[in-house]
Formats: sequence, C-alpha cells, structure tokens
Amino acid sequence: MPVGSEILTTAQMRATESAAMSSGRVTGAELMERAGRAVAGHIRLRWPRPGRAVVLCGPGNNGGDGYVIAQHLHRAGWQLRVLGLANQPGPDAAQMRQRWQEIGPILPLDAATFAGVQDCDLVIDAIFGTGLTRAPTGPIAALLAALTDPSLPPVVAVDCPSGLCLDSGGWPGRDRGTATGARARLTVAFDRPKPGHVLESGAFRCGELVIADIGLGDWHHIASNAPQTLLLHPAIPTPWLPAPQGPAFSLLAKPADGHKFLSGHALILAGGPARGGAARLSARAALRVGAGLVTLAPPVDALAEHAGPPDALMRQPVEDASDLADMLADSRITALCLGPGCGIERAAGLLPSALACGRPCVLDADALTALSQRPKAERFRDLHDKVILTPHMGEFARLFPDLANRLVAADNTGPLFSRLDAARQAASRARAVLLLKGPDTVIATPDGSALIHTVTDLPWLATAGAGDVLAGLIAGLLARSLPPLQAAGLAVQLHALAARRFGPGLTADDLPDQIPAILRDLLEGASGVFERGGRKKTGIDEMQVKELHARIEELAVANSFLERKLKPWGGK
Ligand SMILES: NC(=O)C1=CN([C@@H]2O[C@H](COP(=O)(O)OP(=O)(O)OC[C@H]3O[C@@H](n4cnc5c(N)ncnc54)[C@H](OP(=O)(O)O)[C@@H]3O)[C@@H](O)[C@H]2O)[C@@H](O)CC1
Ligand SMILES: [K+]
Repeated sequence: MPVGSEILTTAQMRATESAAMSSGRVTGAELMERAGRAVAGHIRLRWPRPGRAVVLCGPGNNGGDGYVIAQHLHRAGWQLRVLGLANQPGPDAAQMRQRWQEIGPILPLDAATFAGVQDCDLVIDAIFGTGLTRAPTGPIAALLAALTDPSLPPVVAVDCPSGLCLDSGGWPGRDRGTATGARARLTVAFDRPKPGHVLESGAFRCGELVIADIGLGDWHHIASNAPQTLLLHPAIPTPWLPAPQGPAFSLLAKPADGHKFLSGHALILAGGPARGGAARLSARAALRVGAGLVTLAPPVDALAEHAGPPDALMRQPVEDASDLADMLADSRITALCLGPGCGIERAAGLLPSALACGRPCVLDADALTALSQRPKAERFRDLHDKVILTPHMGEFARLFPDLANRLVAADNTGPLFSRLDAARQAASRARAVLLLKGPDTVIATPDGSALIHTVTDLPWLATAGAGDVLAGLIAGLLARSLPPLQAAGLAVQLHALAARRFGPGLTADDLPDQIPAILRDLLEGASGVFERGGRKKTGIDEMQVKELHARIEELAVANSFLERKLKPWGGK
C-alpha cells in the first residue's frame, strides 16, 4: 500500500510509537528529534530566509517537539521567542526544554505574553498534539482563542492546530458543527494522517497538511489488528484508484473483445410522473462510468416522459414489487439503484424485492427515508453486505438518531465521537456498507474497514442532483463487478474529480459528461488527473527535506558561529 494513505487513530499511533521504543532500536528522544527536525525542515523549505518566529510550547511531548524546532531554527539563523510552561513534562520533552534553555530563555505561555511578541514572521503552535484529553481552560484556552485570529502571521502547527481532537476533527468543549478553533497555514504531522486532520473542521483548519516520515515503518503491523482506514486523497494514490498497476485498472479498461454483458447491467428504478430527473441523472452516470447496459425503470404512467436522449439508455416499466422480482429473474442484471426521485411509498414497496435478490444495490434518497419509516426492530432486517446506503447527515439522523445525536453533542473530554465511529457503527448495525456524505465523506463496511475522502475546495459540488449522480456512479461500478467498498470509494473520487474538472458554475447535469475524459486520463496514466484543477503539483517531498537536513548538518559543523546565543528581538 502506498505510504501516506493509511489513517491511524491516536491510540494506534501511541501503540506504534511505544512498540518502536520498546524494541530498543529507537528512543523517544530520537523520535522527538526526528519530528522536530522534520518540522524545521519544512519551515525552511517554505520560508528560506531566516526571520523571527514565536514558538508556543505546551506541557507534553508536542511542546517537546517545539523546543527541538526552536533549536534547529536558531541554528539556521532565525530569531526566536519561545513561550513555555514550568511544568514537569516527560523525560524527552524535559531534555529538549533543557537544551533550549542553554540557548535562550523561556517566556510564560499565556495570551498576554503572546500579544507582546506577535510582531513576527511565523508562529509555531506546539501546545497540544495527540495527547489532548479534555477541553482547554484558563490561560491556555485564552491563548488558543488568540490563535483563531486570521490577522496573525502564518501559523505552522506541529501535528495539529492545538485544541483539535485528532480522532474526530472536533474541538472538545465547543459546539460540534459550528466550532472553529486554532488555524494553521501549514500542519506537519508524523508518520500517518489522523482522522481529525481530514474530518469536520479539522480539514479546513490544518491548512497544507504534510506527513513527515519519522522512521516508524517497521512497526506499522502493530496497528493492523484494528480495522483499516484509508484516506482517499486526490494527491495520494491508493489501491482503489485505477493506477496502471492497481486492481481497479483492468476493470475500467474494457477488454477490446468484450461483450456488453461483461461490463454488467445496471437497473435504475425511477419514480412516477414528473419525478424522473433524479433517476435519469443516476442512469446517465452509470452509463458514463462504463456499465455495459443501463435500464431505467419507471412505473408505466411515467414511461413516456423518458423518451429522448440518451438513446443508449434502455427503458422498461416496473409497476410494483412483483414486476421487479420478475425482471430480476434475468441474472444478467448485476446491480440496482433505488431511491433517487423514486417517491417514498414506491421505494418502500420495491425495497423487499430489490433486497431479496441479494445483488449489489445502492439505496439512496427516498429509499433511505422508506427504510427509516420501517419499525425500528425490522429496519435493517433484509439488508446484506452488498447493499450500499448513501445518506447525507439528515438522512443518517433519521436512520440512526442515537449515533447522529452523539455526533452533535458537545463533550468536554476527548476523544470525541467521530463521523468515522458513526459510519462504522451504522454499517455494523445495518450489516451494509454505509457512505456518509459530506465535504468529509466516510465509507465503512460492516467489518469496520473504512475510507475517508475529504474535499475542501469544491463548494460548487453541493448542488441539486449531485447525490443522484454519485448513486449512479456507484451503481455503474457495482454493475461492472467492483466490490462495494471499492465501487463506493472510486465513485466518490470520480465525482470530485468531475466537479474539479468542470469548475464553478457546475450543475449535476454536467457531472456525468466529465467522466469519460477523467477515465481516459486515468487509463493513459496521466498522474496530473489527481492534482487540483488537473495540474501537477510542485510538491515538497521527503527527499527534499532529507537533503535539506544533510545541508543543515554540514552548515552546523562548518559554521560554528551559528551556535550563538539568542539574538535580541529588535530590528527587522
Ligand atoms: N510519543 C512519541 O514518541 C512522539 C510524540 N511526538 C509528539 O508528541 C505529541 C503527543 O505528546 P503527548 O502524549 O505528551 O501529548 P500532548 O499533545 O503534548 O499534550 C499532552 C499534555 O497536555 C496535557 N493536557 C491534555 N489536555 C489538556 C488540557 N485540555 N489542558 C491542559 N493540559 C492538557 C497532558 O497532561 P494531563 O494533564 O492530561 O496529564 C499532557 O501533559 C504528538 O502530538 C507529537 O507532537 C513526536 O515527538 C514524535 C514522537
Ligand atoms: K500543536
């Protein structure tokens, strides 16, 4: 699996770190040194001219990283103001604090002191990382409030903007959904992304997220007992994307001599008169993503409305559950989509037949409402692991009110209940794949495997009918025999890529027509397709950071004058 695509919870991260340290092959102080060096390296790559930086060091090991960063920046010629606490941290952070004290003073870590040194080029936030256990209070809360000020100089966050719950993307002690906390221009996190970097407002507050390798690769198996979570990020290739070496590739590349039935047959159930638009969007998406055949099935009195293009779309009336069961006697129908524009009553009537056939099936929109109206004890009785439920938050709350309540409840202690927790529990309860839609989409299977896909740059994707297109993309990929989790993950990515390619002014009608060009680029191996706006990113990679460190070390040896005491702050 490509490095960087797996997500670890904070508990998994701690287990990995402690396994590394217990092996005797690396100490906590060495890990801290690597972490601090990596952050300093990324700072120097982005701000190559030494300036003035304020480093805010908290009570634990995140603060320890801050003292290491201060040492490295000092050696590189930066002028530093370091604010810290006079507590008794763990031995590693204590050692790093001591080393800094041999270079310069430590000022009190409070809002008043910070206000007096804010006239600088960079603020480094090393107050809290993975160890935040509760809502900050008192002077630290006041300092964290100051870090929300958008007029501050650029902030670099160590592991995360402080106060963020790295398991959920929420802020302990603050309202869920509306709360925003400390913000960063750049966040350098370690080893693997955590859920909080990509969920809720965490995704928006981290700024540019860089994952630094601190040499824990030999201990990743420690986290492998827990269900795996993968990050689907446009810039991070994953096994689900059809990279030429990936398993999905051969599925997207239709065999030249393939019969149309080899690419499957998707059945999209449509609603009564004047409600056919949503299901047609789904059907067009299923066609564009390469289902060999797509049939739209409205009741007979709505059939005439579906005359006209696309001509490739087949139409066949389905009046009721028994009609549907007859149609499904044709085993060449390989996937179903029920819900978009269907009407709640019709969806409720068709559900038993759609589920009884045991074939892959997307349940969206009205089908989800129909499910939620079933008696609670029987709600999920006929679901199975080839069913994909695709609720947005409102639909999720109707299906799983207790889980939705936990997601909005303010809580003073961390880790907060996350959208990942909610999707996993819902999938397990429904015994189906659950895709919880949002800017941070979470997909979970009943066995706990999960995918997260976050977009922070596509506000125009929140448009009427976009969900119908997504349901159709999933149905098309299911018809083409992708397993449910992969079909859902790939569909979410194609959906976002289509929106990004089209840009502002997008309507849902435009989405399916973007898919062929995206598939062509994917099949031709155009890596730029993963980048924002289809352009290749001029990224800074770990090799550059390592080379920079080598240069920093050489300089440190050759130019011992750099090992001087802290310069006075004044003078720009
Ligand atoms: N382990 C390693 O090998 C490596 C770890 N690394 C770094 O360590 C970070 C994790 O370090 P950490 O576990 O010490 O947690 P951290 O985020 O510094 O904060 C915890 C401290 O704050 C306290 N505290 C908590 N909540 C509070 C509140 N609301 N208000 C006030 N206090 C509160 C809590 O004490 P408590 O009062 O709960 O006993 C504790 O003292 C991680 O993010 C990464 O940056 C890297 O160096 C790589 C190697
Ligand atoms: K931090």
